[in-house]
Amino acid sequence: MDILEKITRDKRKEVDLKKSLIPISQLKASVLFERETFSLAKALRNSTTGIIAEYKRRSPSKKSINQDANVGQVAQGYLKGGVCGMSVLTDIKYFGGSLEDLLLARASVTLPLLRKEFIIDEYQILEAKAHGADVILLIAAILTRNEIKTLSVLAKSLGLNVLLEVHNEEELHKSVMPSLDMLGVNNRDLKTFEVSLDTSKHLSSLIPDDFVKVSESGISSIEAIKELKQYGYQGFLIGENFMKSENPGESAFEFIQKLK
Ligand SMILES: O=C(O)c1ccccc1NCC(=O)[C@H](O)[C@H](O)COP(=O)(O)O
Repeated sequence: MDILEKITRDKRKEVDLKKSLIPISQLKASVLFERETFSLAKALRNSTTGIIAEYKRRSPSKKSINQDANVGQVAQGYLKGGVCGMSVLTDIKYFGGSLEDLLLARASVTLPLLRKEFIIDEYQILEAKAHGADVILLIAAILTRNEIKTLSVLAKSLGLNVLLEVHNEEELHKSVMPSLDMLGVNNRDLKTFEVSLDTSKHLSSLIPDDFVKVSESGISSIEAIKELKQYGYQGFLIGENFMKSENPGESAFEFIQKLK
């Protein structure tokens, strides 16, 4: 069983448990459920730098990145640093994240916030809205075309942007549909953890122009971004490169200054 299969198996159990503990009516009663969302797609279209900075304590590929960083301080640092949006991992078991992190980030900044999660059920989209997210991630490798459609249509009906993530041509072909805002190419093979920016380069011409193109994972240099821009990418999701420093916000600031 590869890591994605393991994560998805555990996620099904986690979601079933949560459904039994917190009813949908409680999620819908959250004050955040009615808030007007910020559009990450719009922010990326209007930006010349396009950085989406991630809050990531640890991951299956890097056991420990930054366990103690304060999510509110990191969010404020990212905002001051000039990012377009922030990604917050909410998976507990594999990434050490939580919905509490998303809430704390929401309370700290007005940036578009992406709930970075392994979404397999509509319940998680209602949870995302109730905890202040503006964007959800859907991963093509763990969803059927029908599931992508149902989940993205629900997200759009709640005012959320949808970032659909692919890693190869097959996933891309099955996923393209009008209820998506952004198409993300993950440079990390989530089965082997190998990272190659060639994945983004290879898939770029196959992504229809209607979607904002986002390149995700393994990005750590200005040169890489300049090159990816030539392939039409407008968004760049960066986690470890910022989070490994003592002050992720400062690291994002310095990076973005060099990009300008
Ligand atoms: O990062 C991992 O090890 C990982 C493993 C299995 C599933 C997902 C994983 N990461 C999620 C991400 O997509 C990244 O956190 C994100 O793109 C940022 O990547 P990076 O800049 O390389 O930290």
